[in-house]
Amino acid sequence: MPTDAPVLQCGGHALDLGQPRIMGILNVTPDSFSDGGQYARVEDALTRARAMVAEGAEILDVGGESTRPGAAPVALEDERQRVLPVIEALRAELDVPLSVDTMKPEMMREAVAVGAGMLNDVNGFRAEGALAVAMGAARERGVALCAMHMQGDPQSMQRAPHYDDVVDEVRAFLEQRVAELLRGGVPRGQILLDPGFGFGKTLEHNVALFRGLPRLAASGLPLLVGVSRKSMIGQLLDDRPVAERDPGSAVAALLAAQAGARVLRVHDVSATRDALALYSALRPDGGDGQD
Ligand SMILES: Nc1nc2ncc(COP(=O)(O)OP(=O)(O)O)nc2c(=O)[nH]1
Repeated sequence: MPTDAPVLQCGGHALDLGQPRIMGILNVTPDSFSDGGQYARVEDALTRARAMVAEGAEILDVGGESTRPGAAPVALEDERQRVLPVIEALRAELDVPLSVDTMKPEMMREAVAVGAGMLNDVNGFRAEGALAVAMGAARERGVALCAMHMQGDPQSMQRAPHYDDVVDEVRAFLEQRVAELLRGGVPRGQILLDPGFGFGKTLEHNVALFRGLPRLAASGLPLLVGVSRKSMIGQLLDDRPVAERDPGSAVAALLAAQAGARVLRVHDVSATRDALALYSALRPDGGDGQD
């Protein structure tokens, strides 16, 4: 690993970001856009988690509230009941960092208390109290924070997304969140940024943002990219249905890694792992010294 390779501190785990890492998606919701209802029981979630780790997932992202366009908000108690038992069960058995995908400060606090090592907030810690809880968890427990850009909220974000320059505006938002986190005493080695594909973006915005990833990566902070099974993949593949988007998602994950993304948030861990392994073995520069 190059000496200057970034390491992401995720609670008690240190994730070497010298190579792109795979984040396995574990949606414990009834209504996630591609896998809703499949892991509602803790045992099913545990089985899926074991499988993703065996396939190469190096961090798991547990989400109890769908953030697909138009999704209805989930009550705190429902999200608690979906997520906390799963994090406790995973923590007891698997030695990988656990991320919780939530916008609620109460969920952040309680998930960290039962072992989450990363807070993944699609709302960029903008909810009342979220920033304070996240910064406290980062300072006191070494929890990693992923701040994502979303224009609006899941209920409204896809109605009429508009940007003068989507890359500039997303970059400016992420830089502002970083500045806020650093002012709050969060170490740089615990911050991930995410442009938020599909969160208040048209296909044109998503494509421009994807092509702009090198500019976003130039901030020096590690990028997390999540395009797996999303509508942009379907739209670019002749309206491919959700169930048939995993091959395209693996290609997109590889392209994101080549553009500088360091964490790839995916459903199909195995296909993504294969794509990254072949890239590492066959890349034109041979990856000399890249480790
Ligand atoms: N950091 C980050 N978190 C995310 N959480 C959810 C989704 C939406 O995808 P999914 O979880 O598969 O669906 P749903 O929100 O319907 O559960 N996308 C992202 C993303 O792109 N980045």
